[in-house]
Amino acid sequence: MPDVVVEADADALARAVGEALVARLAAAQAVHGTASVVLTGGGIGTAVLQQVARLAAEPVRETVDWTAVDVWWGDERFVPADDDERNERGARRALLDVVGVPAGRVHAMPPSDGEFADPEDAAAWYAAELAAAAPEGHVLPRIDVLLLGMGPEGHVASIFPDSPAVRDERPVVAVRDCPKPPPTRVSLGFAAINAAEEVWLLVSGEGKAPAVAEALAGAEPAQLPAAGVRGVRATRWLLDRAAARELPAPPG
Ligand SMILES: O=C1O[C@H](COP(=O)(O)O)[C@@H](O)[C@H](O)[C@H]1O
Repeated sequence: MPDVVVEADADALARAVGEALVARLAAAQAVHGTASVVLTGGGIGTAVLQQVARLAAEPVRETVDWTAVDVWWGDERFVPADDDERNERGARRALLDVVGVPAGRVHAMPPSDGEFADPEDAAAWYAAELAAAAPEGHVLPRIDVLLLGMGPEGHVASIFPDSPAVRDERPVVAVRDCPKPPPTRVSLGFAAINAAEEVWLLVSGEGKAPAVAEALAGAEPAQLPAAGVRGVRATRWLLDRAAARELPAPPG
């Protein structure tokens, strides 16, 4: 069963998730020496990273050694490297450049003006990068927390309803003709998302309330991809009150 946490509004949600993420990464480092996180783009995903950067600037109780955090992405827009549509750009500004994650630990998905002319080759390269970081005999590294935003129609990463990505079993997929611009993207597939230790879905705003309610009621993942994600140890739906408004009231 997924956990569902509801905060008052988007600001409170970003603060709470920022604090929880710092605690979770610090705990992973205490056990493994390193931590790994998969980032999401989008409004609430970026707001969370700003909160983490704020915490990093404070003399906090729990601290993360940012030189020992591997950063991956759940999806990326296949556009030029300097395009503000890239999720990587937002994450670098909000957190990565602020806390100084070493370049070798920032595993960005390729841009369209780099080594690869098409998103299929970019996706294959990213799958190989993940495999290179994986323990012997595995194709994916340990991911402590995988963050996902969700679109109002239930897309997660760049897995959109009724698109080829919903049935693609590869860990990383190319996405073309995406209904939300930009149309060409690279995304983790369900196989990689659902191999993470913990998956946290960050959802804010009443426009997403129907999809939240349907996903938690057990919608068909091909039609509502958010319904198809789950972490190995935990799946957490982290919502603001507006996004939670169509959930059934808790018993009692
Ligand atoms: O296109 C995307 O959208 C989702 C959700 O974005 P939001 O602004 O509605 O929160 C995001 O999670 C994903 O990474 C991104 O590429």
